[in-house]
Amino acid sequence: MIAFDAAKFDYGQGPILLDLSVNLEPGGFYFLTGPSGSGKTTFLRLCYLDLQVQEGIQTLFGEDVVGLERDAAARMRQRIGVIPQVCRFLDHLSVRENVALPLDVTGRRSAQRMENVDDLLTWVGLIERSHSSPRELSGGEMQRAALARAVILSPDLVIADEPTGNVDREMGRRLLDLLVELNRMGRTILVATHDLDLIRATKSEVPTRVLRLSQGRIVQAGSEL
Ligand SMILES: Nc1ncnc2c1ncn2[C@@H]1O[C@H](COP(=O)(O)OP(=O)(O)OP(=O)(O)O)[C@@H](O)[C@H]1O
Repeated sequence: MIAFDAAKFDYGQGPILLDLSVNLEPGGFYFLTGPSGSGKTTFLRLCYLDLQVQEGIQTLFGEDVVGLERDAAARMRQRIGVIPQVCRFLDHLSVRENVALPLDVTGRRSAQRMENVDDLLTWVGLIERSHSSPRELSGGEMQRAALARAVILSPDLVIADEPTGNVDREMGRRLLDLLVELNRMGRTILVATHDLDLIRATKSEVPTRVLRLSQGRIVQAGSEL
């Protein structure tokens, strides 16, 4: 699904990821951990082609993505749903319209797909908030709206950056339950988190792998913490 081999990345002020070799299998549920500043967000941005490695090999969905042109990267990104650390919405649009935005951007909006939007809003428990402004949502509700938006194009891969960082434990579990459900439907999931309790709780539901970032490398910790 995603593989790196001896990949390097820096923002121009010294290496952040300096010898990245890891292989994420299709259908897997992966947690990414590591100290603050170890490069978790950077790694995720590489995975969803928001950044590119400067050296080494990266493949995504079996294709070489090093030096990929912007348009080709944008097409590939349609197969990836991203829940960023800070969820941004267009405040002048309703929650429903925000979730539908990827359909508009890719020219796929139709009456039937808008039914999918409503199904997704029901799935994440926000159907009652469909016509609210995103400004009226709580942190946990925003995360769930972001999840609905991330999966509206039926992505093969879902990436979440600290999705439970700003929500209470119960809301964090709820969000993880939704990600577990997606994984059971065959989606590959990659979640960056500091929350070891959350990892333990998820492991009791579904087989997971924990990847630990340390000193610019991924230490593949397998199923152990
Ligand atoms: N856009 C950027 N330009 C320059 N340096 C950056 C940029 N983004 C991140 N960095 C630096 O890269 C390093 C890794 O940052 P990153 O956000 O990937 O770490 P992280 O593990 O996700 O951290 P946290 O757990 O605190 O969110 C840090 O030293 C950070 O200061």
